[in-house]
Formats: sequence, C-alpha cells, structure tokens
Amino acid sequence: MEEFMLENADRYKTLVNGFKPAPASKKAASETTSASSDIIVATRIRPMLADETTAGFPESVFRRGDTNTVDIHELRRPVRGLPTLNSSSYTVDQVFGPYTSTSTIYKSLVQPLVPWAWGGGVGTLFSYGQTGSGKTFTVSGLERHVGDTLMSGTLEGERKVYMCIIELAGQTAYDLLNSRKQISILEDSLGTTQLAGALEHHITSLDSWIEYVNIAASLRKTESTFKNDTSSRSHAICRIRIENPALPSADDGLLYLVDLAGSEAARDRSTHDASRMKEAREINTSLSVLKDCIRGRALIDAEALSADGGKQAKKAYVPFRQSTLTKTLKHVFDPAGARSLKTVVVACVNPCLADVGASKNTLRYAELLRVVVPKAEAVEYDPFIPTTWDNAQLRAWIDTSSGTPAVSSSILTPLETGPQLLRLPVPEFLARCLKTSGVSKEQAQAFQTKFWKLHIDSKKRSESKITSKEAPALAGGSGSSTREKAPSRLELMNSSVDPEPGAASIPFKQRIRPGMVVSYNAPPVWSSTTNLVPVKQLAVVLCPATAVNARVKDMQGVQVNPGTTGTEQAEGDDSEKRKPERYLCSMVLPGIMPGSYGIGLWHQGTVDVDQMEAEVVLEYDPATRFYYMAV
Ligand SMILES: Nc1ncnc2c1ncn2[C@@H]1O[C@H](COP(=O)(O)OP(=O)(O)OP(=O)(O)O)[C@@H](O)[C@H]1O
Repeated sequence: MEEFMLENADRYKTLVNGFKPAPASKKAASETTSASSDIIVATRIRPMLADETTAGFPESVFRRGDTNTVDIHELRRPVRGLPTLNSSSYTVDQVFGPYTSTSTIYKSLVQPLVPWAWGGGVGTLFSYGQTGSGKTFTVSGLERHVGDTLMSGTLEGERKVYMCIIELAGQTAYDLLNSRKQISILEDSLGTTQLAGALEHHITSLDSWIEYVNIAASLRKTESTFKNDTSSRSHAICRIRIENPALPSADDGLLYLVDLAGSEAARDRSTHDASRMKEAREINTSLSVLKDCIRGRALIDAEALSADGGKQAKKAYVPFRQSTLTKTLKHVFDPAGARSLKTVVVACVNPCLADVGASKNTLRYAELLRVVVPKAEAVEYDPFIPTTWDNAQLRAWIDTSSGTPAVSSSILTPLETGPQLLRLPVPEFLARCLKTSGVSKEQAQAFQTKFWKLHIDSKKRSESKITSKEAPALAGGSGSSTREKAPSRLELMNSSVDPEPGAASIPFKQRIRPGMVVSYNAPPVWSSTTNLVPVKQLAVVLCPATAVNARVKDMQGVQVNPGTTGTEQAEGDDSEKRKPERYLCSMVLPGIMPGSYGIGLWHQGTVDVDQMEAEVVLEYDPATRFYYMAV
C-alpha cells in the first residue's frame, strides 16, 4: 500500500490541490444541539517529520481554512483507471495546525484549567492519538507551562501544591517519582480512589517542578515500535493536588495531565508478537471505556443543570469501573461525586499519508467525545429557578438574599449566569464570598447551601409539574376525571419514602423495612472507633439483626446477631420471641455540600427499635449527587 502511495504521490498532490469541500449544510444554522461547554475536544496536527518527508510521503491531514474542520484525503485504488481521491472531514471544537506552538495551545486550552483547580475544581487534560502523533511532546510541553503558572505567584491566595506522577501499564501501576515502584489503585471505604504507595511531592518552586517532570519522563516505560522508537505503551498520569489552607474542610483542587498510550496504526501491528498484541488490545479497551466515561459524565452534568430538568437529555451511563485508567481517574467520572469538572482532550494526529487510516480513527474518536446536548433555548426567567437566571438576575438575587452584610455580587459573579454559578467549585464559591469584608465562613456556607437548595427545590417542582401535566393524558380516553398520576415505585426510588400506599398512616415502628432512614437517640456505637461523625444520628435500616449469621460483625467488631450460635434457631417457633428488636443499619455521613448527606454503606452498626425516634425521608439529588432531607 505504501508503494502505491509513493508511486502516485504526484497525482495525489494534484487531486488534493483541486479539492473543493461540499458547501456546509444548512443544518448547522438550525441546529437544536450544541457541544457541551464542560469538555473541549481539540486536534493538534503535528508537522511532518524528516524521515516521512525524505521517504516521499505527502501530507494527508489539513485544517480547512480557519474553521474547526479537518479534511483527510487518501488515495483510492480503482479496479480500472487512475487512482481517485477519497476525502473525509471531521469537526472538533478547536484545530491547531502543524505550526502552532505548544504555548499557544496552552493559552487557549489548558490555562483556564489552572485557576479552576486552584479554586477547588477538577481539571483534566487528555492527549490522545496514534503512536508517534505527538502526545508526549504536547503533554510534556503543557506540563511545563502549568508549572510556570502555578509557581508564578500570580494566582490569588495561598495554596499548597502536591505532585504525583504514575504510569499505568495494563492493570499495573508504577510510581514514576519513586524509581518506578509498583503501587496499588485502591478505593477506600468512602469510595475515594487512593494511589496506595505513591509518593506525593510538595512543590514549592518551578525548578523542583521541572526536576520531577523530567525524572518521570526518563522513567516512563518505553518500548520500541515500528513507528516510533520512544513510543510509550502505557498511560502516564500527572496528578496535581492543590490544598487551600484557608478552607481545610473543603475539597482539594485537582489537575490531571494524562498522556494516553498510543492507539496504534494497523500497519504497526503486523510486526508485533502476541504479548504486544495483548498490550494493544488492553490499550484499546481502556481508550474505549475512557470515551464512554467522558461522554457519559458530560451528559449527566448537562442533564443536571438544564433548565428543563434534563427531560430532553438521554440517560447516560459512566462505566468508570471497567478499566484501571478510569478507576484511577474516578474523580473525573464518578456520577456519584459532586466535583465541578472541566475536561480538555487534545487528539494528536500524524499528517503523513502512510498513517492516514490511524488519523481517521483518531479524529472519529475525537468527534465521538463531543457531547451534544440540547441547545440552551431562551428560557423564561423564573425567580425560583436559578438555571433561568442571567448575570443581572443572579446578581440582583445575591444582593438581596445573601444576608448581612450582603455578599458582593460583583466579586462572586462578575460574569456568571445562574447555571454557571451552579457549576462553580464549592471552595471557589466560598472563597469568593469571603472576599466581601465582614462575611464570615458560616454566612458564606449558609448562603451557598441556600443557593443549592433553591436549585434542588426548583428541580423537584419542575419534575412534579411534568408529572401532573402527564396525568390528564394518561387518564384521558376513558373520559374519567383528571387524576394526578401517582409516582411509580421506580420514580420513588430516588427517595427513602415508604413506597406502599397509605404507609404514612401506620406508625413507622410497625413498618420498619430495609432502606428506611431513622433518627435515633442513643449515642452512636461507632463514633468511638472512627473519626467519621454520623450526621444527626441518622441510620439506614439494612435488615433485622436476627437475619444475619454469626459471622457478621458491626464496625466495632461486635457480633450483630448473638443469637445465631445454635440453640435459638432450634427453639424458635414463638414468633413474639423472635420479633427483631434491633436492626443492622448503615451510618448516614456528612456530604460535601452543607446540608447534604452520604450513606456509608459499609459503616454498619445496630440500632435498637426502642432508640428509634422517627422516620426521616432522604431524597437523592442527581445534580449534587448527595442526599438531602425532605422537609
Ligand atoms: N508539534 C510538534 N513539533 C515538532 N515535533 C513534534 C511535534 N509533535 C511531535 N513531534 C515529534 O514527533 C515524534 C513523536 O512524538 P511523540 O513521542 O510525542 O509521539 P507520541 O504520540 O507520544 O507517541 P507514542 O504514543 O508512541 O508515545 C517525536 O520525535 C517528537 O519530537
């Protein structure tokens, strides 16, 4: 095939020079969808390398004028006659041609992620592409620019910056800042991913930043391939954690710079042995899972913040547990997390005609990452729905609703709209409030909760409005009177409310069931053994203590059902005696948002029925991914 390309290089160049793209379809103007603003997908076309030019290969990847469209041309070998041109085009959010510097790319794509992470958000950069397309060249250049910005002292406030660089090869992880020592990727009992065994370095100067980046680069596992002598067959993840000492309980900002393993060109594979083929399969699987995770998470975020309550958005799935790469980057994908995210993907392409197939695959992948969400229609302003507020409406609300002294709206939201403020990382929200003189941490926190609560309540209201609108249609046809449609059992699954009709009229102790949330008045048995403080002494009932076997122990290691050692089961036909008096429960833990809760599924203890005070209804909020108490 390469011979055919070289033989027909001149004809190919003539055909490419005469290429005229089809006129842009009118569809774009009338589009009802747009790419999600939380994820930017860009393409960088690297320059031709000397060996490619010397071999006589022409270029095959071109930016179309100043647009965000890339044209790829290849030669088609017809059955009869002269070769013809086969062209395809791909559209992404930004295109950088072969002469664009890394510094320009930094300014336009990555620089905004730095203050985002500085303010407590999660920013992630992925460089993706075929082997030898310039991924490592791009990431290593960007790493230096990030270090420059972080260490420049120009960002507001005091922060502590920590760096950790790891490499993932298949299922195995190594610490690139500790002599490539093997480490483990673990999830702790609160569901947080831990890079167990990896060293984290406190970075205080640009020199030490560069030193660590260089150490990692030199240790990066490389294995020669046909295409690129220093090809990396592993993913490298540089994680920057940014601590804000002024808000010790707030989430740390995170910045991930990820140099993905090369997605190889088909022609390279022919020279590989079985282990290299297995490696290639593993890489391709992890890249495919990554694509699903990026898309899924962006769809979920778009859905949560849409003014229509996400009714138009498709239901998304984020399979982050399906690969070590996405498990490691759990913060970036986990739909149950509440972090504000910004993601940038740079799809690197090699312009050489010899690699045209791989370039097409890379750009196809890039296009798939562009999550299309329903275009924001001009929504009618509603004083109770923050997602409908423009900047002026939001500022007017802040001026009147943020307490005394009022939080300065020009500091908190100089430009933001309601939906944008909802996306702001909580630590950044609080830090901005605290800039108004006289505003205390407590006031800032209470105001942040108030804003979120308004949003959550508005979503609940919009859901119930839709339900009641649907009711006549469902009742219609029979001519029956318009009844409000009762929520189905499935719809009730977002709440701990008893799904049985009429349950509210039965005292809660007579209908204790798995999933019921109760408040109780005894000192929590687990607080002495853990630093996690249960919230308001709430617990989720799992099952009667008598239902579990002798092996089951609570958090203190105490046997939950002491009656399971033998005799009691043989004796028991007296149902009164067997009636459970205590229940195995999971602890309800404080959430990240003020007023929010999480459920510590594995933080289990027993609660006596006598100690239970009342049933409490917790509702799950998909926007923040926490539970809130229903009023
Ligand atoms: N924008 C660029 N300008 C100049 N040279 C570049 C550019 N991008 C890449 N190169 C050169 O191309 C070669 C391959 O780049 P690089 O090693 O970054 O590819 P890669 O995609 O990381 O490959 P692999 O997946 O095999 O690791 C290197 O010699 C690099 O210096």
